[in-house]
Amino acid sequence: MDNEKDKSCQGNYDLFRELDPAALQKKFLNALLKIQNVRRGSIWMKRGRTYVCVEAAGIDSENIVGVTLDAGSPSIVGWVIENGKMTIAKPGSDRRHNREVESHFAIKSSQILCFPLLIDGQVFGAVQVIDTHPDGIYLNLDSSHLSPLQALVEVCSISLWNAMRYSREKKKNRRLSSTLSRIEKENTIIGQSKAFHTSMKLVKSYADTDFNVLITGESGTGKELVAERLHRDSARVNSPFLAQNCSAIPETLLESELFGYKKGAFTGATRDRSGLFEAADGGTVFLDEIGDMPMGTQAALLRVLQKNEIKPLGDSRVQYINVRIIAATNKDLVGMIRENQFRQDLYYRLSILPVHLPPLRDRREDIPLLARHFLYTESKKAKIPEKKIAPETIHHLVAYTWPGNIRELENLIRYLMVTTQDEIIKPGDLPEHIREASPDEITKHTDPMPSDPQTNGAQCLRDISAMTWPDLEKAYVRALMEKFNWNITWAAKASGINRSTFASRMRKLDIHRGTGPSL
Ligand SMILES: Nc1ncnc2c1ncn2[C@@H]1O[C@H](COP(=O)(O)OP(=O)(O)OP(=O)(O)O)[C@@H](O)[C@H]1O
Repeated sequence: MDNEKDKSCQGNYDLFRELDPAALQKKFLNALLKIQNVRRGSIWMKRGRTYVCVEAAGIDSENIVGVTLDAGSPSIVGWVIENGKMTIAKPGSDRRHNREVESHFAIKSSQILCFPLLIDGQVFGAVQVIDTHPDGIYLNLDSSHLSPLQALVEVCSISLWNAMRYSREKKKNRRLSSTLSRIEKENTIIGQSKAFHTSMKLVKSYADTDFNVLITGESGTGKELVAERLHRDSARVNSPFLAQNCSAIPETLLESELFGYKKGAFTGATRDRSGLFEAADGGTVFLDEIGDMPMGTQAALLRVLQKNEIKPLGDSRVQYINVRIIAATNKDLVGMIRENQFRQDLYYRLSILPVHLPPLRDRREDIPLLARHFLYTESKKAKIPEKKIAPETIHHLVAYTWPGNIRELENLIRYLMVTTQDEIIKPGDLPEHIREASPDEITKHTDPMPSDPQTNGAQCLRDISAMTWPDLEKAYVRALMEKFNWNITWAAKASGINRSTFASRMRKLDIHRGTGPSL
């Protein structure tokens, strides 16, 4: 007897451990059928105004899985679901029974025992066990037998509901993880400063067109990243994006890379080879460091732009190609044109849509965002726990001038991830040249106070005799806040009063970011 009990407990543990809803439904139904010594049974779920059979056992079960009953049509499961009560029914005489479904069965049902599936008092389905013996002699409807059965149905209902929820969440989690890794792979572009936003707005509008784009900006400002984004957001997205750096590469080699060559075109050309333009046909060619392109190659590139055709080295025939060109440079092409180092006609064709990416020192608000972004992505790549960055460390990063721009910041984060022992990156972990940068550095490196009287309170300081004391204070506080990118600590430090007094004056003067000067 004890042995029997152990077996039954073990069976129940197996049931409750199951997390796959389909497998759990099957085990649950089989357990009930075994206890009641019958072979036919089914589980139904409520879906809106219908009931769907999700699991069935016994002869004819293949005819019932997937059957959907309308809430308006008669059915025992429907009645149990709507009333939330267990019921016993004799199909022959019970008006609730669905004769249409039964008519497809070779062996008829004689007695049905059906329980609701409940979670927190709400019905989400029903389970029925069915006697097919003509005299209905198998189902044990004795109350001493029914009440433990009822208890089992109740706990199995909870298990089933949890398994369904777990499976839903698991699917959702998988979808989110794949979106996240796609975003990570796509090289997310980070930035919310006004300067960056203005450039990105232009980029977004350029993506819808097919004109050539010229991206200018200092080294490491994200020109290649933006070029990739332009391609990805354009109609050419399903064709290649191929990049060529035009600097520090001999003229013949660059031309053969771009346009390809025929066998025998030069010593070492042992076979035909197609170039970048041909390989990128239908897509986008990104020409980085276009300012370093030799004059001869510039002439060949002009032909591509004028006629949409390329001539591989050593070939007498031309090939028609269809590419969009995005070029980038950190050089002053206009100055180079003046000095006859860059072709003016090429410049005009390349720069139909120009965009300038601001240096990092002109978008200091983005530095904390970028630093945290790189900490996150780099630690994910390296599969190591993500370190945090102390607010004081961020202050030094924001104050530093970043001649190498975002690339320099990215490399610094990699360095800090390796060299910092602690979980939190503190100012002492920074290399000396960055640690030396303090909020005062900003004053040295940022423009003097802007002179537009409509947009900056600093102008008001020029004519202080015409101002009231509160106006003057307001203009002063606003000017400081703008100068220090709305960092209260630094603004307070520069004003020579403590932070909380400064913050309280700001509140009193009703100064907020985004609101215009009140003068
Ligand atoms: N806004 C941004 N958000 C996140 N990462 C960025 C951003 N801008 C640049 N980066 C990262 O900074 C690094 C340098 O960017 P990128 O190579 O695009 O700069 P670049 O201007 O083309 O540099 P160069 O002129 O030296 O070729 C890359 O690793 C890039 O992923």
